[in-house]
Amino acid sequence: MSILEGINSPADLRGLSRDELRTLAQDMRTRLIDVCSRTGGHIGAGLGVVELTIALHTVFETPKDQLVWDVGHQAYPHKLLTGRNSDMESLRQEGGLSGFLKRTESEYDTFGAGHAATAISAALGMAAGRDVLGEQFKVAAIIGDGSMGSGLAYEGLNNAGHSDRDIIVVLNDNEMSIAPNVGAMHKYLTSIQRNPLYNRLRSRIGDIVDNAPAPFAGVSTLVRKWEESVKSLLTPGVLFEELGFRYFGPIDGHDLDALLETFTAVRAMNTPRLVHVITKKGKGFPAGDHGEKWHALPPGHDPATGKQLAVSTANAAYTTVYGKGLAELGEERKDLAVITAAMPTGTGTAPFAKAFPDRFFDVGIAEGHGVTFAAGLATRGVRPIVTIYSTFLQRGYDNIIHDAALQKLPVVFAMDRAGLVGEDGETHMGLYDIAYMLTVPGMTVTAPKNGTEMLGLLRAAVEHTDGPFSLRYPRDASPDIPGAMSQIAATPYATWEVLRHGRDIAILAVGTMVNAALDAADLLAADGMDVTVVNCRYIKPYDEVTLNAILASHTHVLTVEEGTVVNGFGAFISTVIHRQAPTVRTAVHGVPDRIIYSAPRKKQLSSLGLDPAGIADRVRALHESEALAG
Ligand SMILES: Cc1ncc(C[n+]2csc(CCOP(=O)(O)OP(=O)(O)O)c2C)c(N)n1
Ligand SMILES: CC(=O)[C@@H](O)[C@H](O)COP(=O)(O)O
Ligand SMILES: [Mg+2]
Repeated sequence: MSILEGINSPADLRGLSRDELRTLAQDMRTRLIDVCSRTGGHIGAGLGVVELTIALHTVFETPKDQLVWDVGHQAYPHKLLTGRNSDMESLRQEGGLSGFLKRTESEYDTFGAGHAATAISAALGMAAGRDVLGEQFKVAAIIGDGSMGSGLAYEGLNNAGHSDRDIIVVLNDNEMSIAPNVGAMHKYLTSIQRNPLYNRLRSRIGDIVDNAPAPFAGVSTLVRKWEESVKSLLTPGVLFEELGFRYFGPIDGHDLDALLETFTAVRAMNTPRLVHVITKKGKGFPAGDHGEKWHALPPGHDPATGKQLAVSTANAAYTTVYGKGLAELGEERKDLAVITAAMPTGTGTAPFAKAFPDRFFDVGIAEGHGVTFAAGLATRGVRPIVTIYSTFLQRGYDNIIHDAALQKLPVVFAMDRAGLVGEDGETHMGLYDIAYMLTVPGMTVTAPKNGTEMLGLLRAAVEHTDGPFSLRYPRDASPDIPGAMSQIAATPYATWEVLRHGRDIAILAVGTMVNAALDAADLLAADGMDVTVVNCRYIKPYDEVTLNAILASHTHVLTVEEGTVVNGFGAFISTVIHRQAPTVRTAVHGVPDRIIYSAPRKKQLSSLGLDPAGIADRVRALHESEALAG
């Protein structure tokens, strides 16, 4: 039996020798590499924090002490040590372990996560809660260097440092976000790593002060003052110190002895403190420790190469089509700029970045800032295209309204991963953007039926000068193979497209649901129902002429969208229909108002009835309800 197999909870760690802990680290890496080769997932971040996780769970009295992991993508080692080793094959599978953190999954998951930079705020809330109730335990937030570039992290640090509470922040610095990290904070942290002089000096001073014999104890205040001034001269960690944290580090995050000793000392203190740990993302991955490539891997990959074993026959992903079209558009128009928030590869914007580095801005994990920055660019006549996943753009919502829309600035929002995202689960669902964009005054809201139309809408977006314009597309392959951007015309503004002319019943479909609705119409034709299908690519403003024609010639309308039904396209357009044609019966089909968990995207679509069979069923139900009522 391996040491890992003998660990049922962190309590089992606390009786192990240092050598046994080191062997455990090897066991954990072997297990993670093996299991993730089948399940896929965020392997790189976890491999980098194996020793850190062992040290934290050994020193801290978990689960009473609260460890708050940021994002949660690095928490696979934490899952291995907290009673979930035998369930790891179910990682990211339907009904299985989450790829992130969930309070319902384990008492050791103290705070749900998935989005970056929440840990410090949550940990401070827990520390304050503890103090309000007069309880005794320790709270430690573990946050990466990429997430530390986020504004939310500073709000938490600012509040925590001022509070003087017993709280620990562990900064896991691997010099990587998903891509290599960016920004001034990154430079600052790197400079700390490269300045060991201060750290040696400071620990010497600390030793002298702490061990001063009784008659000299009075000098300690003086020495501490001197320590402060030396520190401010020498320590790059002074930023954290000035924010009210005692800074410890940098510490080699793969040196178990150093970690255990530091955390033991730090745990015993009771004011805000920050431990800066240096780790290597992807450490021990057989194909080499390439941080970015191994950030996340698909299920069924070969650990020797990191490559997916099954060869995909699908068309190019929307992301790839978008990225290629964007770079081509950048060639045509020198006034375009692209903004992304730490995800140049994920958003497909890397080709644009390579071709036009001066017009590409990776702002780090700072979506709100990215939106306002883009609005600033727009005031100067630059046409900004903010390319961010639907779920992460939620972070920039106030900025969309306050900084772009109210000033009628022509900022383009390209929202990737709109709709159901599959295995990342509930934290990453892009289900809310239609609803949130519809409420923004002056916002053009669109969704294409395929890759070619996405590029047509992108062209329309950059040609639109009257306010912001949004475009959503899914985590999926494009149904078609688009040609060059130069051959693709702008999709005419505020127009719909009637793709199939039927009688009585019309399906008003949005984005990914257009092709599904056409297939549903084929199924219904077999039942003798002749259904109209409309591609409602402009959600707002909608095509009044086409809508009026549909209302004049149909008795039933079903709306279909891959987004929440609450305040989405269906809710919006059925209000118009009720006003204009009260006798037309309408039904709204989309994602119900509940949390949607991890499963393959295809399965999510079918289980929600957002596939041809499900849409056909909804049409039949709408028709039958009329028959019953009649
Ligand atoms: C608000 C938000 N934006 C973007 C992401 C996507 N994302 C997940 S992990 C990650 C990088 C995080 O870097 P870091 O905190 O340094 O952790 P590491 O992966 O290096 O361990 C990003 C950008 C996210 N989860 N949340
Ligand atoms: C942890 C995180 O938030 C990202 O890594 C996210 O999982 C990426 O999603 P995609 O795999 O859809 O790019
Ligand atoms: Mg990092």
